[in-house]
Amino acid sequence: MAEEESRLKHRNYCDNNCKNLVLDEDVHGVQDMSIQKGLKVLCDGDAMPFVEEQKMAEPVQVVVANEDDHEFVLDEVTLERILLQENIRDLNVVVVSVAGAFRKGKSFLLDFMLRYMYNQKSDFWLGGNDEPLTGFSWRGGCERETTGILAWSEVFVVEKPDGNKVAVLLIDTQGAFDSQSTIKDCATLFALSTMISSVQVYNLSQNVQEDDLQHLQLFTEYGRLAMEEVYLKPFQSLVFLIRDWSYPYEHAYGLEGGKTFLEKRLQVKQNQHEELQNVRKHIHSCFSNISCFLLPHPGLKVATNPNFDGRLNDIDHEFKKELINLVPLLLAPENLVEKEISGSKVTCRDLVQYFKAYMKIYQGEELPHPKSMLQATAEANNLAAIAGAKDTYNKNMEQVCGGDKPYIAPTDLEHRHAKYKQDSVQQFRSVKKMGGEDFCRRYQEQLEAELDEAYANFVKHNDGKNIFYAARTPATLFAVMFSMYVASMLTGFLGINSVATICNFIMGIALVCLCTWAYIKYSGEFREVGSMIDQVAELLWEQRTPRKVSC
Ligand SMILES: Nc1nc2c(ncn2[C@@H]2O[C@H](COP(=O)(O)OP(=O)(O)OP(=O)(O)O)[C@@H](O)[C@H]2O)c(=O)[nH]1
Ligand SMILES: [Mg+2]
Repeated sequence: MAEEESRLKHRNYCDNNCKNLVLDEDVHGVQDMSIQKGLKVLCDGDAMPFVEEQKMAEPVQVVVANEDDHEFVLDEVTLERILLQENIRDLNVVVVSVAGAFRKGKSFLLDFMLRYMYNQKSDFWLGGNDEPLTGFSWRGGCERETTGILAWSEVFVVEKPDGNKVAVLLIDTQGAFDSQSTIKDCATLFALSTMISSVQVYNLSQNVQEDDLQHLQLFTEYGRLAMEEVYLKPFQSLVFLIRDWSYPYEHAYGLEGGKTFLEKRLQVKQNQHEELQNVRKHIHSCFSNISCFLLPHPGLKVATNPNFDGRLNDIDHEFKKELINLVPLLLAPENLVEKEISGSKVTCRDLVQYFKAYMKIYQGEELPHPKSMLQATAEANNLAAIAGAKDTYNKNMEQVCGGDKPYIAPTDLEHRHAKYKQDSVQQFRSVKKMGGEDFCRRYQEQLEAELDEAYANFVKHNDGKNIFYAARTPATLFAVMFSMYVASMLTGFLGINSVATICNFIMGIALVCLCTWAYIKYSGEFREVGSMIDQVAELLWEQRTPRKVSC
């Protein structure tokens, strides 16, 4: 009887302490999702460990990718449901994310991380030989699988060697460079996952190529832009994970080989081209800690067998051996890296707020759009050609009607403009540019519009030099006064006094305007009033003598 009571007590203790391991199906709506079942030791109770069939968690979509308009939406409810669970929300969070090109085994790797997290205390955490690999959805084939950002719904509570408990969150991301994502999409997802993670695993295949580094530079710069305050090192740990490493005779598999390999790859040398130096300096400046792990090829069954379900029996021994070294390097209690933002540690509760804030920035319009290398280069080429062509036009026009040149007849000016505009467009077209004919035509149209705008300014400038033009306003006002005077005399003589009064009134207003205008021209004060009088006078002038050439 007493034994039974004690057993029940122990069971309650386990249920409470391991509550986060069990997700309520109704609350989380996972009935139709795959529920992983397995035998699992829930607690290491000192008296009586017990084993229970455990319904495990599942991957949940926290950032949803909208295919059509290339937008990303944060599922705040889901994020809060995961991170605001009572037992973890005030714990410091450790976020491990895996990102990189699509179809390179990211989700597959994360599933081994899950096995480690669920069986940390066992030496055989890698699993049974015939056990299919489940967790984050992975599969063979050439089409992408993961979209947006997913998190494992269960946040693991781990006690670090110093006795502090931390919450460990695993993040899977959409692979970059699939055929449906723009560079902006890839940059946004990579930047977001880097910003929220404390350890970003940059998953690469076979080698570290220069374009891998360039993309990392672009994506991290995009992340840095979105951070309010840019610290010396905005991000924490970056692990280059090189899959299918084929050169163990040069650099051995694992962390040590990775270290010597990466040192060589990221070395900044004196005689290196500035472009190569800049990429390397940028990467060093972004992360507090950079490491590299060389992972062997998992074998042909993994890579090519459509029926491969992840069981260890089908995976090469060497791969498993290195996996046993890799995963604890990222997730063993002594190696966990707590998430820090602005130098202070972040709890699960804080992370929700940061995630929301970062997401808002990427949904806004204030950030520049990352472009493909060709598009960015083509734009730069065309803009430089526009600047050169516009400069030539301005210099030519200055020769004709610059500040120290006398007034020129408007028709002559128009002819010069037509000629110089043609020369300028010709110069633009003769410069070698990338992007193709249609792309360049858009920029040529932009150039023509800018030249027309510049011409309108030259015309105004030229008109200002014409003393008759300058006298237009007083002449018009004077003419109004004179005609009103005559009209008032005539109507007064004919006895139509009401009209005569109106004419006198208008004459008075014209006189006041004339005096005001004269004062403004002399003093330079109240220029807005002056230009209003000029506009009214111009309007009246045009009523009398319609202009042939519109300036
Ligand atoms: N060559 C090779 N294949 C691997 C490795 N790890 C997993 N795979 C295989 O790669 C394929 C894709 O695995 P996933 O985990 O779905 O890849 P992913 O990077 O998550 O793909 P996306 O979600 O589409 O971005 C599967 O057939 C795996 O068996 C590896 O280290 N090397
Ligand atoms: Mg995936």
